[in-house]
Amino acid sequence: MSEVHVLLLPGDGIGPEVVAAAQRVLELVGHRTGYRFVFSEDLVGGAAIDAYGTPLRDETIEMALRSDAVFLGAVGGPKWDHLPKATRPEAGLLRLRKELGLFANLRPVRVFDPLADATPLKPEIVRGVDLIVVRELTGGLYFGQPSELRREPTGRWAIDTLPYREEEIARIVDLAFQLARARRRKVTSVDKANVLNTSALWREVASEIGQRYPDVTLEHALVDSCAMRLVARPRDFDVLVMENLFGDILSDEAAVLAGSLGMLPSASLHGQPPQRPGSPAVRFGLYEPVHGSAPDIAGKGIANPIGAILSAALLVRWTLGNERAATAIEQAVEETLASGARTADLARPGEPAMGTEAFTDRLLERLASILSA
Ligand SMILES: NC(=O)c1ccc[n+]([C@@H]2O[C@H](COP(=O)([O-])OP(=O)(O)OC[C@H]3O[C@@H](n4cnc5c(N)ncnc54)[C@H](O)[C@@H]3O)[C@@H](O)[C@H]2O)c1
Ligand SMILES: CC(C)[C@H](C(=O)O)[C@@H](O)C(=O)O
Ligand SMILES: [Mg+2]
Repeated sequence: MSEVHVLLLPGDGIGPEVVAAAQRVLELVGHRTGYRFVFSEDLVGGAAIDAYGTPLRDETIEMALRSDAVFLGAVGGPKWDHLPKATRPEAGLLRLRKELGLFANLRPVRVFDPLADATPLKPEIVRGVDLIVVRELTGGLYFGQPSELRREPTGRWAIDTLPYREEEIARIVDLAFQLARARRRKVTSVDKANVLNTSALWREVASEIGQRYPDVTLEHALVDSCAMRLVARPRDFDVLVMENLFGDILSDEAAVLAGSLGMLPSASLHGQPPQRPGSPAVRFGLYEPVHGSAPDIAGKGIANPIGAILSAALLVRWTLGNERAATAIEQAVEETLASGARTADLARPGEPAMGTEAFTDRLLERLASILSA
């Protein structure tokens, strides 16, 4: 039986609650499809600061490199908000993504039919939405130097820098085109080319890459009006590709379409195959829900586990290359929602809501029957 090594990094707040749900899903998939998931676990973010004085230990990076995939919950919370930027929980996550070279962050946004009326938008606007935000993850404003906050007698002063080299743009845009080929063959490249030099370069490079994909339509969109179109006419979009910060913001906006921030999964990938000999994995990846540690609901057992569970589906799709099992997980989510099960973030006022564990139990029953069909 092939072993799949997964490093779990539950992190802070609701992170451990939703990672536990995703782990149960992976275990069931393993039993039914012949993989043996071997889980290791470590602290990251605020939990690692409390235990070790750092949000990410070198040992954790080494553990990640020995694994086929990393599954992360969320990091951060008010307890650590006073810390300087470089030592905060979030800095640990950024370093992990950077050191693992995970430049491609895929954030699929799918509106499950039973939730078409769970959003503040009109059901006819969101029904059928199936898009993917491709976010550049290891460059741009998040990592550009100089980046500094100075408190001087003459006044406070801060700077962040937004750099992109053409290769960094080319590889992420190329990946967006490859994805589009397997989908509805449309790429929207999002930028602010009317103001930013990096965006002018982004647009130039995206057009050049686009010439290699004559079968895919390329559209350039300015980020401000694109943000508006995303909630006004979301079905216009198939694959959207953009720089790091734009992708962070637009993906949370797109969560409104799906009914809750708790719905969205993500996969962070790079170009290399995994290194572990004998592994069934086809590609290393870091998987995490898009949402954060949700301090307002942490510890209550009410977090929506779907973003994490759909991230487990992405692990099965991208790291194991098992499309059938990945689709089975997604179908189990759809059928569980169709049965009327709702966590508190999705329930209408006055409607009963299920806790994280009860919802996951219901979903595992569906998944077991789908996998044995
Ligand atoms: N990948 C990550 O680790 C990650 C991502 C985003 C934010 N954060 C961190 O999380 C902390 C809180 O940030 P925030 O409040 O801006 O964003 P958040 O995503 O944690 O929460 C925003 C809102 O969405 C709700 N929500 C999020 N996930 C949910 C779920 N699974 N089920 C139900 N409701 C859910 C929360 O209750 C909250 O009302 C900050 O420290 C931030 O830096 C971490
Ligand atoms: C926690 C934070 C550093 C992170 C980001 O900005 O990338 C988060 O918002 C995300 O979307 O994964
Ligand atoms: Mg974010």
